[in-house]
Amino acid sequence: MQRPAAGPREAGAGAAAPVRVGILGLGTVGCGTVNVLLRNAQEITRRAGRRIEIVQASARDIGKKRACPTSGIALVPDAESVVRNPDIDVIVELIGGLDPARALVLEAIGQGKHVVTANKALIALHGNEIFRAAQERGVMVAFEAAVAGGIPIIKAIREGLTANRIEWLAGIINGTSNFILSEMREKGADFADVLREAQRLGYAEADPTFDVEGVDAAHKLTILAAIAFGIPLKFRDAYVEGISRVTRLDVSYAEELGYRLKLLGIARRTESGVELRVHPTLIPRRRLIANVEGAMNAVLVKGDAVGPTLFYGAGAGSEPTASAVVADLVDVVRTLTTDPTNRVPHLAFQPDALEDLSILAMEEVRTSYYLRMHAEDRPGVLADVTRILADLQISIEAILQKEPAEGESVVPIIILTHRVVERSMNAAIARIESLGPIQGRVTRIRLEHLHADWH
Ligand SMILES: NC(=O)c1ccc[n+]([C@@H]2O[C@H](COP(=O)([O-])OP(=O)(O)OC[C@H]3O[C@@H](n4cnc5c(N)ncnc54)[C@H](O)[C@@H]3O)[C@@H](O)[C@H]2O)c1
Ligand SMILES: N[C@@H](CCO)C(=O)O
Ligand code: NA
Repeated sequence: MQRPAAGPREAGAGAAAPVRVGILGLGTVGCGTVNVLLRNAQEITRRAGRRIEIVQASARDIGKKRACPTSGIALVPDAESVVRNPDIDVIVELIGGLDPARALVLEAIGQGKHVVTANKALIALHGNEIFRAAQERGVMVAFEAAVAGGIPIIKAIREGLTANRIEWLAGIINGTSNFILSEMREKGADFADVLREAQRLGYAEADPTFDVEGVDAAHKLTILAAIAFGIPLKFRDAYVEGISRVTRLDVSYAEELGYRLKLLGIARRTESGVELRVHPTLIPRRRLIANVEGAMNAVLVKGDAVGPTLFYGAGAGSEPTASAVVADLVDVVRTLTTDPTNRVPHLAFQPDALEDLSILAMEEVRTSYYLRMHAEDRPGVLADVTRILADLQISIEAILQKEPAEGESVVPIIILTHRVVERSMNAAIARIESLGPIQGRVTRIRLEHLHADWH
């Protein structure tokens, strides 16, 4: 293992010498970081033991009006020169996306600089490579801001829960989707309008399809599963389904039945493999996590010793995310002179102790279901549907038959089922859809009770 070129240099520079930081990208999170570091400079220095000074930042448009002061920060147009600046000890990557972020982070590591990033896409897709490079170079790559913004969930799982065998976790980890679902339910708002508002508030990704199609949540879930179970990052094996097809009708039927619709990321160990799945999920309304609204995030983590724990807070936005970036900076500063082998491992488990557990295909996952179908109002239809379910060993928890809408002859039928493997449910849905009196497609929403003893 090589020693970092820049890291330990400050050990000889005296305890009071500031740690010099370069920021790549001065957008929502970049400016939040500048603002928090400036406002709380004294307290942060008292905690870190060293002053943290942003000396340089890359910004594509230097003359642009920004949401933070930049006097005292040398602004340069190209990120590469910040990464190569020999006077900089730590690089904070807040550009987002894979390209050029991946190359810049690897270059920073190669230069012996520590890295702090909020980039979940980068960690989920290239984290295995990045952590390997960082380990070889003896530098840290910190990524608290990448998951659930300001909630210190990485720290909690990686350090606070380190005694536990973590059995499962389930989280609302995309603020934009949760904001959209909340506004649709509470105000009957339109999907597109709420998405625009989330973009205006700085919650959404540069490409908001990442938010609404579940990709951003899957990036974060991939990271959480890795640090919870000690497995490599396996984003490509995750099941990903977003909220873009959710209708207000299902949101309100589910409410009538005592359930709330959330976009959940679920990671769970089972005997046959690890579940890694993001999809709209109905959960009992009485659960604390069901009442997390707006851009707030929450992550339920079940450890065998501690039991269920719930972490709640702002998952997106300028200063909440900056809170995590600055916390990482302080962590980096505090351990600059620590022998790299004594630092907390990037993925919580020692790199040579990661287990390559397989991820279950969605067809193999067992869950409960909400089904909504529309049937012609004639005798025997419900009996045909329930017979199909019974033939496939799917037991029913509840059935709700609604009145046909004014002037219509089709009746909406809602069925809640007990747990069954998804393959059987796929077969049942195909058979139900082929029944003559069933109109159109069957809507399926997965349902989880999130019991503490979920094994
Ligand atoms: N906004 C949030 O609430 C939030 C929360 C958690 C994590 N994140 C993550 O933080 C990162 C930054 O997000 P953001 O919301 O601040 O985005 P943003 O679009 O507001 O800011 C990104 C900035 O990087 C600049 N940039 C782009 N390419 C560049 C390049 N090649 N060189 C230099 N600058 C470049 C852009 O001009 C922009 O100012 C992303 O990885 C995002 O996923 C954001
Ligand atoms: N776009 C993300 C930002 C925080 O990671 C969200 O909405 O949760
Ligand atoms: Na976090």
